[in-house]
Amino acid sequence: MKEFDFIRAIQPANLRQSHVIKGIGDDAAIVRTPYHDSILTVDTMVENIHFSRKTVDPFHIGWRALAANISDIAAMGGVPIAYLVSIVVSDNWKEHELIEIYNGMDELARKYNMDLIGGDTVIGQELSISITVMGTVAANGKRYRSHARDGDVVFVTGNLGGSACGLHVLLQDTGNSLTPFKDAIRKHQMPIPNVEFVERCASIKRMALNDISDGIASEANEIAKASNISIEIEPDKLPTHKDLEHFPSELQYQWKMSGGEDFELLGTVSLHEWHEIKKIANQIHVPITKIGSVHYHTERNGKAWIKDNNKLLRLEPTGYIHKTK
Ligand SMILES: Nc1ncnc2c1ncn2[C@@H]1O[C@H](COP(=O)(O)OP(=O)(O)OP(=O)(O)O)[C@@H](O)[C@H]1O
Ligand SMILES: Cc1ncc(C[n+]2csc(CCOP(=O)(O)O)c2C)c(N)n1
Ligand SMILES: [Mg+2]
Ligand SMILES: [Mg+2]
Ligand SMILES: [Mg+2]
Repeated sequence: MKEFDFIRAIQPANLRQSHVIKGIGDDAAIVRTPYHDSILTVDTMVENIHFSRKTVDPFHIGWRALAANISDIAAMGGVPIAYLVSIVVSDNWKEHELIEIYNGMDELARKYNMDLIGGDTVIGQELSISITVMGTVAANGKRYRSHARDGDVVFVTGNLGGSACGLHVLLQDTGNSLTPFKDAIRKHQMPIPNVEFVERCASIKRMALNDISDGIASEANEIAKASNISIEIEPDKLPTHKDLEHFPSELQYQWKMSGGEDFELLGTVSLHEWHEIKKIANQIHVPITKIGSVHYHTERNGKAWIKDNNKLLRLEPTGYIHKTK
């Protein structure tokens, strides 16, 4: 594979967004977004950390990497417009496999009318794919981690633990049928970010949001810290992915709390607006569950807690943490 032939092979024939003034083919892309604020985010996925040949096909590598970034746009209250892809690839990847990575991205991008507007290609060691997504957000539609307030309902979209369960069965070499876990595997390989839900919530005045990449134990602590409030979670209320029923309850709990990569949204909203967002979620068939509440309590602020009968236990921000030695 030669760099320039590859770029030609992945270059879209036409642009989907009128905002994109200049796409692939010059030193950089140009995007015009009058009237709206832009959102910019980047996340990187690396072979054998975020995916392996055993857990995903090339198509899924592209899908997941773009989904993780679109999920961050949704978690800010925005809609995605365009993306740039920086890829480091070793010379044992075949060109058709690399094209499949781009096909995976394009299939998801098509759902949101997003354009691929540029990137970079380097031949190196392990496959690493870094995607920058640009989106827009309405002035009163921003959903910060710091927007949680005393008395809010804590909610989560969809269900939890599916991605970690899918990853677990894909990594096992038992030779057993994977059919009972096909939904969890799909959740791992092709997560769907919650853009539509966020768009439909445009009329909601205030909402704190965080997307679930590391696991709710981690994301709940991030909201608590940013808003200087206490988040109390009732573990029995956590919505469970159905394929988890095949596993012991301790493992289910661990996957729901700190499995991560479900790319659902964890949020908080006033009780009054909770009734509104429940209606919105129902209209678009997005499951939504109240899992706890927000409190202002000087000793507990900045942290998340587990409500166990009437005791409060610290919910440590467990989850996947990248570390050097
Ligand atoms: N290497 C870096 N340089 C500059 N800013 C960074 C870097 N890494 C993270 N950040 C910033 O830190 C903040 C938190 O990033 P983080 O990656 O934890 O969030 P996230 O993308 O929601 O989570 P995840 O990476 O698990 O999907 C973001 O504002 C991000 O842009
Ligand atoms: C092969 C393989 N092994 C392990 C995992 C699990 N994993 C890797 S990174 C991460 C958290 C999010 O990362 P980040 O914080 O970088 O967004 C998780 C849960 C995987 N997906 N594939
Ligand atoms: Mg990140
Ligand atoms: Mg995030
Ligand atoms: Mg992210």
